[in-house]
Amino acid sequence: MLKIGLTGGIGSGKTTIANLFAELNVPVIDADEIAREVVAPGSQALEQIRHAFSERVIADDGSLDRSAMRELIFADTEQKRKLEAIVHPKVRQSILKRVASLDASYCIICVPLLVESSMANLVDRVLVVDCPVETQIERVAKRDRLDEKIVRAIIDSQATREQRKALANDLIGNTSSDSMLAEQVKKLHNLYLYLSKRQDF
Ligand SMILES: CC(C)(COP(=O)(O)OP(=O)(O)OC[C@H]1O[C@@H](n2cnc3c(N)ncnc32)[C@H](O)[C@@H]1O)[C@@H](O)C(=O)NCCC(=O)NCCS
Ligand SMILES: Nc1ncnc2c1ncn2[C@@H]1O[C@H](COP(=O)(O)OP(=O)(O)OP(=O)(O)O)[C@@H](O)[C@H]1O
Repeated sequence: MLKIGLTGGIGSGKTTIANLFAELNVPVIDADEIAREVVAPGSQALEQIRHAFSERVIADDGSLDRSAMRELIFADTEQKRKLEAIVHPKVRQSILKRVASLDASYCIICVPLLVESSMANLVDRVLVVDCPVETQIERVAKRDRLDEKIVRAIIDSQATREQRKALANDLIGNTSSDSMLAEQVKKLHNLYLYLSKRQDF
């Protein structure tokens, strides 16, 4: 099965694009969603996080305090690495398991850190969704009611637009509300169906 890695910076529009593929009945695997599942209360990963970071990142209800963790890791690269070392191998394992259970011509694996992490080798082809940094900030600040400062810190911790584009086989520009996303996705869908029939993708 052809595996398409969908990536882009925070707020670039990955979920929006992934939903359009899902509407075409393409299976979508979402690394952000898996990253949330693997740290669910009672999980081994959450216990490792408690041990590595102390109770300051655990909320009163026993779940991961996402806001506290966000503030911590995007202010300190070492803390970010520590968290990723716990979470990423489990996300990777779960992606592999899900891919193995699929029966489809191709699938979309949505991974925000495809360029930054070791997950690039999970996919056969990379689709990048791109927009200007100012647009990312506007969207995330509006959607998550986050302070502009933390959104900038998250963006600064991620690959640059140029680094991502250098790895792209396909590119969607999601710069404005009239980016005609559905049409761009339909065209790529036809390309991926075509490529999936060949053995040399
Ligand atoms: C820091 C956490 C708790 C903040 O949770 P929150 O619910 O606010 O964000 P969510 O998980 O939905 O992520 C939103 C976006 O933040 C960005 N982001 C998340 N983690 C990272 C990271 N380690 N490095 C850079 N950007 C990141 C991505 O663009 C992602 O799409 C959470 O993002 C987390 O646990 N991150 C570490 C795991 C990880 O690297 N996930 C990325 C997918 S493998
Ligand atoms: N072309 C667009 N025009 C206007 N709003 C958009 C457009 N594309 C996405 N958005 C909005 O911007 C926000 C971010 O989009 P989306 O959630 O798809 O991005 P993402 O890359 O998945 O974000 P994250 O990295 O945080 O998971 C959402 O509120 C979405 O509705």
